[in-house]
Amino acid sequence: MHADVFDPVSMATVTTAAEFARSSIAAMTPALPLSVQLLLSLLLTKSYASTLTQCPNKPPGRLGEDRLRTCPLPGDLGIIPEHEPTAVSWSFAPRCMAAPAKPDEVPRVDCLFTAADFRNGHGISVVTSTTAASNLVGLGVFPDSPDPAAAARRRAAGGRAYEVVDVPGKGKGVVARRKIRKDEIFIVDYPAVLIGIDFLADAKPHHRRRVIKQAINQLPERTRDRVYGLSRGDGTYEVDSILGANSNSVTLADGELHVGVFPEVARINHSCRPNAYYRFSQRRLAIEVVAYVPIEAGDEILMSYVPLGLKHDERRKYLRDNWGFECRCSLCHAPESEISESQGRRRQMNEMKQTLQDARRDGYYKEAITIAGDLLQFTEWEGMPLLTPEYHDTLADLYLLKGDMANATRYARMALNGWVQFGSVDDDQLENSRRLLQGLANTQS
Ligand SMILES: C[S@@+](CC[C@H](N)C(=O)[O-])C[C@H]1O[C@@H](n2cnc3c(N)ncnc32)[C@H](O)[C@@H]1O
Repeated sequence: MHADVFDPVSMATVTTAAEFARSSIAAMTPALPLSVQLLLSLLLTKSYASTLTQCPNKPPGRLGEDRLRTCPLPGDLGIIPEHEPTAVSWSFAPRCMAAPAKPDEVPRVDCLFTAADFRNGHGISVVTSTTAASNLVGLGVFPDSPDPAAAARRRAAGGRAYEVVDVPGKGKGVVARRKIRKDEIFIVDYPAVLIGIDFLADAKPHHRRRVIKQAINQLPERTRDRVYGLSRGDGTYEVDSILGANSNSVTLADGELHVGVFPEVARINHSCRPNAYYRFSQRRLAIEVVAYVPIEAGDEILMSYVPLGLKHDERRKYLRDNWGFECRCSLCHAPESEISESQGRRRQMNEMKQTLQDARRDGYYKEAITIAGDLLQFTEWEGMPLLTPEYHDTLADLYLLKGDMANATRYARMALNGWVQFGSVDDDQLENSRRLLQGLANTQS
């Protein structure tokens, strides 16, 4: 379902998974299934062995683009010794296959890894390249690192915040059991399956389905049942219809796009006027759902599956085309006058964005600043706080061009705070804001 798209943040990501399910079905190229024995014999060849040192245990943080396409199997079949704190013991022998490669390239090798004890028995199956798996192991995402304060925080907040219930016209949904404070993180969920986009794009459909089914079947019983119990989207094939309706795409620390099924988050329905958003922690491999308005007991928790800023008709078409459902959210069913008011505002926003770009290009910075300020106001009216860091960035850029360093710094700082709040800690916007602030500090020192 969702993707960490959200431009940088998260909601637009919502889209990719449904799209991926469709596009991956259409765009599969032949995969070369490979037995573990054959894979291991490949790994032991001299030319491959010479690359070993560059693969696993990447340092924390952003990983370079220069990484190799293949790595030895991480974990107990690989080179990470058992005593390493990051070591992981897979519950089943990894099932591996090589993707098609150009003649002079080492093929990427994708494997299915299952760790049944992940997060205190939640379990996880990952289908990804040995490189990505090695990075995950190296980052230490598998061992449990329970947050000792979490239970106390939950108790102080009034106990479990939500429950899954039947929602008329939408199947199941998530409803608040108590008041949830603005900015409260009230759901933390982990992927049951996590699948590399490259595997989805390269594997033959029947092979892809078989591997994903095995990935689900290897999960601990409770998690497996929850995955099979999720709602189904279009599609003849069970795993396609589960993934198509319930996955979030997330970018791992090495920049690789993956699709994950987070069984709890997958129960959250869409609204064009959401009251919650999510962010993905690459280090903890967790989705955190955050309230961005106060939510009352009994309110449904809703996130947006569509890219932000689309107009009424576009949103409905988007959900129909990519998700296969007619949206029943409050904004889509609001009185005609409210819809056209909102539509008018969004149309005006698009026109203002164009005018802003033109003004910036032609050097009318003062005018561009006024328009960016108005756009900020619109994001508030339309309940789209996720867009605010973007306009803070724009304002920082415009003030910089105008030579007003104090205001440039002020807005760059606000943008950075926004990216930290709404985005995942490693996304590009965050880095850009950080660099801009650093650059501004350097010019002023
Ligand atoms: C990720 S699931 C959400 C949970 C789902 N309702 C369930 O029963 O598990 C996505 C599916 O929920 C339904 N859904 C979500 N938001 C909706 C909305 N605004 N209007 C109608 N159906 C919606 C659609 O069937 C969609 O394919």
